[in-house]
Amino acid sequence: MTESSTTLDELERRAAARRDRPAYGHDALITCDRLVRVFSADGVEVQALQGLDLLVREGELMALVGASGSGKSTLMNILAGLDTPTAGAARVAGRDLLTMKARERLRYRREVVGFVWQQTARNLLPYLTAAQNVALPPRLRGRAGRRNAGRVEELLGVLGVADCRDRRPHEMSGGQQQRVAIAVALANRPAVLLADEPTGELDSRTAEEIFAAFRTVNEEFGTTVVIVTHDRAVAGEVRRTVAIRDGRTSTEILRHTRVDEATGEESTVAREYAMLDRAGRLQLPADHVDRLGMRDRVVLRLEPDHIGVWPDDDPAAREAGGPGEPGEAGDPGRL
Ligand SMILES: Nc1ncnc2c1ncn2[C@@H]1O[C@H](COP(=O)(O)OP(=O)(O)OP(=O)(O)O)[C@@H](O)[C@H]1O
Repeated sequence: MTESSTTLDELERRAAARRDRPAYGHDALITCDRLVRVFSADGVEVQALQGLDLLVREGELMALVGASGSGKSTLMNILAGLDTPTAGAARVAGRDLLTMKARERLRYRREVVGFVWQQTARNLLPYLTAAQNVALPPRLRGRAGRRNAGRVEELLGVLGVADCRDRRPHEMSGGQQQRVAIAVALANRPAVLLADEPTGELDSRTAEEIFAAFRTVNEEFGTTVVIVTHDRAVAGEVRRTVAIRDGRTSTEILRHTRVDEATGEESTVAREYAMLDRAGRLQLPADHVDRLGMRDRVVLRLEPDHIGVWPDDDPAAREAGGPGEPGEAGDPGRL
């Protein structure tokens, strides 16, 4: 009797603690929770996103990387409000991307997010000048006038393309076009700026300049910036790089600046993390798995401050004080 009531009390306490815990991503600007996108083409189903989790906080400048076909563009199209997920949850600046109606979706695309695409030609209207391109989004929103004109000049100035104000896209270089495209994307003061391979058509020096422009925008206006890139140099410049693999976030690299106390010299320190989803699933980096020849199943052992992972039946690991007997600390149910 006493034992069962204790158990009930304990269960009630745990349930209450779970209820009081803040919801996943409650303080994030972008929350993707087990996001799924399935495409059907010619009777074949492609799972482009397979339960992707991602949190982005306000004011971040971060990069998304991943092999071709890993799902980066699918994710960006969803965040841009151009596509809807099949399942899961996605919220940006308080908007629910699954339940938005057509009219809300249009407002979302005009006011909450700005985007810059890889193809320079897709970002700008060819028959308008740079200034007219930047002035267009506020006009479509019903905001014209002197304040708007001031914003156009400010944006072109901050992005270093004030001298292009009266030129049409074909009269500008690829780098200038992308900088004007960033100005267009920011014209309505969006909370989030999304860029899908924005430096893909540019040489590496120009790519660096474009990346510097994103950094300026992030610092000057506090805009949250998410950049999909293949460019290692760009990915190495941001504090946070999230890798997508097979439609899920797999690893994350965080960088911080360390100052040497003796010399005062600054250096960047990078640390790689694997993502642990809310069900406790962990995706091991492919190169780690390959190097140790791991497949099908692995042996786990819980230590006071870490969890050891060994290839199945690795005798060397056992000799070195590796995994214990199944059901001991190696029981996954206890992890
Ligand atoms: N409209 C679509 N219809 C059918 N399949 C699609 C569609 N869009 C994407 N896919 C498939 O979904 C998967 C993810 O594609 P996605 O374009 O998101 O990858 P990616 O990481 O952006 O690749 P890349 O770096 O080459 O642009 C791929 O297998 C792709 O073929």
